[in-house]
Amino acid sequence: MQESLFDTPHRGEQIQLEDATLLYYPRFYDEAKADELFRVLQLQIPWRQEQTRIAGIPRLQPRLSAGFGDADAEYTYSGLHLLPLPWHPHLLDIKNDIEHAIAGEVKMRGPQHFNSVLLNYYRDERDSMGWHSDDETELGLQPVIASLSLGGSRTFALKHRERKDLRYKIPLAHGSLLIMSGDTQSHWLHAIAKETLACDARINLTFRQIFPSKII
Ligand SMILES: O=C(O)CCC(=O)C(=O)O
Ligand SMILES: [Fe+2]
Repeated sequence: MQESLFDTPHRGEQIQLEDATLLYYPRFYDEAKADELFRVLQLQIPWRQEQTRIAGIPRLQPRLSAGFGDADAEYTYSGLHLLPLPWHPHLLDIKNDIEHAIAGEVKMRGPQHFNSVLLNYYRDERDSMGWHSDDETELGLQPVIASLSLGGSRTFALKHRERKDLRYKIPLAHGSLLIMSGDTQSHWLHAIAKETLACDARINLTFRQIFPSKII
């Protein structure tokens, strides 16, 4: 019998949370593959520390980042307008692996693929990402966001927008994949908090599908 071409260990488990649809693959990539991807991305991505404004005051983001994607997949977040860099071959490989794994498991609107990826590099425990949801209009309603984690484990915190008693934490492991879909973004915020204990560097990739806004 012919073996599947796609034989990496891809099994997702549902995380049961009210008003959210979360699928977690603890070992989307095995350790050797995840190590290799971490090394390549750490060296080859043109990491930048972007500046944003918080209450009008310019501030450097507490992490490094980079955005890649199809030429028309422009993205605005935290007041930054990001022009995507053309796809890096490793990023295309990861994107294909994820699309293949989630086909049939997660319903995407329109074409069943991602056209953009945002990379974040958390250098150590002092780097972080504040509370937000990925609900920009160009992501459409009920966006599917695929988040791959490489390197040191960090805690992904979730809190419900209205129900203050609902909070959840997921330690995102090296090589893991978290898929957020359905109403997750409209009902929940998420964050990566600073840690007090030392943390190894971590790279996170969030694949998204952007619907370019029409220019009139
Ligand atoms: O680093 C993470 O796990 C979260 C990244 C994230 O929330 C984002 O890029 O929007
Ligand atoms: Fe996010």
